[in-house]
Amino acid sequence: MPTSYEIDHTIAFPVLIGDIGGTNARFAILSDAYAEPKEFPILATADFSTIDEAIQTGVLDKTSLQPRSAILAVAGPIKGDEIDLTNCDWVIRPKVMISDLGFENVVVINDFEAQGLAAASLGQEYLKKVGGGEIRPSTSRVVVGPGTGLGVSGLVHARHTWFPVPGEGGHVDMGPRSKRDYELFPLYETIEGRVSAEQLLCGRGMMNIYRAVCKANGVKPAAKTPAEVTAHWADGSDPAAVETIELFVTYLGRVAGDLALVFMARGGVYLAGGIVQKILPALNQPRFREAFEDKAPHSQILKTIPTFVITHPLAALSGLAAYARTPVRFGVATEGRRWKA
Ligand SMILES: Nc1ncnc2c1ncn2[C@@H]1O[C@H](COP(=O)(O)OP(=O)(O)OP(=O)(O)O)[C@@H](O)[C@H]1O
Repeated sequence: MPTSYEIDHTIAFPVLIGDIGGTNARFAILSDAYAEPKEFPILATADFSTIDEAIQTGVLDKTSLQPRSAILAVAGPIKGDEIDLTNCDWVIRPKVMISDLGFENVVVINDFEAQGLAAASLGQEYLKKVGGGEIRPSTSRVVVGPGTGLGVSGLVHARHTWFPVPGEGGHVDMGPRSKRDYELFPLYETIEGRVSAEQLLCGRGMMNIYRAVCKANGVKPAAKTPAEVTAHWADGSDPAAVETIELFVTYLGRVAGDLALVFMARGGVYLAGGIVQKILPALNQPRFREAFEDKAPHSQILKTIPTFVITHPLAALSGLAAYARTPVRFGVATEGRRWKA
């Protein structure tokens, strides 16, 4: 049957899997379909001028295993033979990796697709449930991850297969809802006049909220970084930081609820990335679920949809490992994203 959507069911072992973020690159090798991934120390992308050098020094020089395949998840659009990363200087050149590093196959997918693969395959021990609702098996799921930016992907189940649906859902519009929002929204920094979700829901967005709260309260901002905001929220020392995190989880609930409606994600909404793990107690306050369920006329549906924080420290790698082991379970389109020797 002719198809424009190539799905690959053969990945030769050993497989190098890699999650290439703006700041960190995480690698592991799967020697075969049954082995646990052999993880390597996390590398700072700034420490290596190229990804090839990072793989050679940080992985290949440290093992006798010679990977035949590489599956990499990257933050950025995958087009052509030179893939630029959004938040770092590395350029991925799969053809060069094949000739210089000895791979037979290189597959490059989107980082939130990898988070989607994780949401389809992680065990309950890596999922912390927030609020009510139950997973309805074999129905759509959504992953939302505030990090350096706001990543989103859907996960559709059809024909006994999980299809990750990468997109740019982090850039949807946000609007005011509460009286306080109407005070704060004019103070939020915009992108070309727009308060997109990513303007508020990422590390930079947390600072945007914090500065607006301080301005509205007429106080000088004390915290300089998202880590300081969460630290001052945790010890209760700065009321503006406390309100910032309350607003952050409220906005996250709103966006997560909207995305659940878009995908009718009865399989759950999965919160990914480092920030949500740092603010778990705030997510467990009623605010997050209240905002998530506040979706008239469909609040009753939202109440039945569970939300989870992904607690696996290397979730994207875990998703890539699940895909490498049993590609047939996942409808990862490889057309234009797979290079062969
Ligand atoms: N303790 C903290 N509390 C809140 N935000 C934090 C904290 N530490 C770091 N951040 C923010 O988290 C964001 C990075 O998120 P995350 O750790 O999920 O990385 P990422 O977006 O996956 O990027 P990469 O994969 O490049 O490391 C940055 O904006 C950073 O300022």
